[in-house]
Amino acid sequence: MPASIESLQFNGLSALALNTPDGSRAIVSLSGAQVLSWTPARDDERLYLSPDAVYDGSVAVRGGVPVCFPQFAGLGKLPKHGLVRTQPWTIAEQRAGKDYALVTLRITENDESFAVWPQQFTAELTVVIEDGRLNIELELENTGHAPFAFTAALHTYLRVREVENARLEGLHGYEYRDAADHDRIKRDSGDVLMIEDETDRVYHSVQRPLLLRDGGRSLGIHSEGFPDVVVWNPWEHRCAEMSDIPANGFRHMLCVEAAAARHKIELDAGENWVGRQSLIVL
Ligand SMILES: O=P(O)(O)OC[C@H]1O[C@H](O)[C@H](O)[C@@H](O)[C@@H]1O
Repeated sequence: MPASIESLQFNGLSALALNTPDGSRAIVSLSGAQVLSWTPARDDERLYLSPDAVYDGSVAVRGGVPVCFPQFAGLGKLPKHGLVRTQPWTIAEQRAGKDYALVTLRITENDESFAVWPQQFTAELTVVIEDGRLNIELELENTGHAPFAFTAALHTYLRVREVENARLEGLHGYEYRDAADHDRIKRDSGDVLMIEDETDRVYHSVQRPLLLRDGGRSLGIHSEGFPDVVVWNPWEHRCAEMSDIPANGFRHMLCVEAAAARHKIELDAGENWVGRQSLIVL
């Protein structure tokens, strides 16, 4: 039996389910091109999706992998995390091979985006599942006649059993901006990153793959094209301020985001850019 792709409704959202013969499965919503679930073969769910997430399009769904473009967080005048995470995307390609399933979703400028950001662009998000691996690729093209600049991220919410027991390896020695401490620039000095309080860091120019240890299981996190890595956990107090996540939700999530946040990426007319994040069961 080859891999397969099926259309379904997920809490009222049009979505695609990707399945491989070995039993891995991912769900990708057409709203925001948001990956909402990834269950590798013989494994548990690896993405966090809040049980209190809102699906009516008024806000982004809390969890999975929201796509932030053309602005990451509050780094500019556009709405937080940009313009595409609650917009409808269309299916550009879907392909089920012997042992992989792939879908590409696409969005271009539209009245809503043009009103606040008068640029012409095509964004494509390609999701592939295969053999213990989830690859997410964001490709952006400037289809207009003038250059533009952007920041972006794949805002991946990883599911962890208990965040205080999780260990993130690979960030040792890197400089980061600590958004939870007045944007101070600091340098990571620990062998592993442990989450014991609100954490909101933009690590600059990360060259290494990362390793997340979560109890007995491990996940490799590798990005290309995206220079930065954002690590976010809202902890108890910030979690209490958000209506779309339970009070203890912060214990079961850790965002490790592939980002272009420190410097804007500039694209000339006709140019394109590609960034990728891969999650690998180890
Ligand atoms: O609540 P949201 O708009 O989805 O943003 C959630 C979080 O995203 C990023 O990780 C930022 O670094 C955080 O500062 C922000 O709070």
